[in-house]
Amino acid sequence: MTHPLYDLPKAELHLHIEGTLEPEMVFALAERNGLELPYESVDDLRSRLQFTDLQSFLDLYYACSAVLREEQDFYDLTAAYLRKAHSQGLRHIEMFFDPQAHTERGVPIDTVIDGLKRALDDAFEEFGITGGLIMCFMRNLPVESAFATLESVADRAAAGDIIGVGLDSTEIGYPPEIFELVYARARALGLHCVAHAGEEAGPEFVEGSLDALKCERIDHGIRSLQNPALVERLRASQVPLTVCPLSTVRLKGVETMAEHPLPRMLEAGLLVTINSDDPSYFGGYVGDNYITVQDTFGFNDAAMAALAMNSVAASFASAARKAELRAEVAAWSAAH
Ligand code: HPA
Ligand SMILES: [Zn+2]
Repeated sequence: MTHPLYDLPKAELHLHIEGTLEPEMVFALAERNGLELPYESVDDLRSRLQFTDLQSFLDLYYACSAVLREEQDFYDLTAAYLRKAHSQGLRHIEMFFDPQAHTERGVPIDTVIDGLKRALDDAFEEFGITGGLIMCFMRNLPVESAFATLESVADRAAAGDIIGVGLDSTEIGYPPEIFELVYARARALGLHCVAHAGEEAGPEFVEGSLDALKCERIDHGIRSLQNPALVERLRASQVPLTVCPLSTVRLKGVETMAEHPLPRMLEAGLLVTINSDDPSYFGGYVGDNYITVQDTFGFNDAAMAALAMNSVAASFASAARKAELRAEVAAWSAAH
């Protein structure tokens, strides 16, 4: 029998598709593309999934992402994730991708987007999963590269193939204000704006993402708690925070799950959602994150359903789709 929380209908709003690359697929795609890997075996690669901080993870994440070359590679990666997502109750997914990690290696951006989009379209047909793509800028690359990347997808933004922009990679040393004009242009293109902030750096990165980047949602944001005025601002505005519990433990943001600030964030009245970030690296997909949270903090099923409701409220789905999803969560609640 599967865990009831795998059946809880939910949305995932913080998921890097490159972070769903399982070691087996790294090897399969390397072979298909005739690439040498610096790892002896799948087990050898798996044994390296231990991190001391964000950067130690990013080094392996970008190295493994280099096996993605062809449109079919991006399709296969995304289709495998969406099958898994379906089995863990996901009904709506807003998916990050890192175009610069691929274009820097000579992969055309349309190859990336075509593969991801085709898999999302198929998942809509097969599973009824809705969602969209959020293109992340790597904050440690020059702002000119972010601008050029954005301009290169202007037609796809207009076509609805991309629904938003985000900001990820190395946080410390790269404050949000650097990207103010890039985000202004993204807004002019009709794109939603989110950013990673307050994962490793402090609450001032969250404030900068709200003020300079006009973000509608903050990714991680756990260090907001260090600033009571910011907590009050987030509570009053209900700007959502996409929290990733297993990720934060694996990247040593906290020592143990019991020390994770999630309960304090909820007590403060913040609009918090649960997400997986990079599930193949951090030991669990979104349903596994829900289960860990319930087991660690003793939340009852009603509290878990409230977190799923938060994920619907925090999404960029249409009002009609949100109403459908809320009804699905309510039906699960009534049965549990
Ligand atoms: O959690 C993350 N933080 C920053 N950059 C990332 N790129 C993939 N995952 C992450
Ligand atoms: Zn992330």
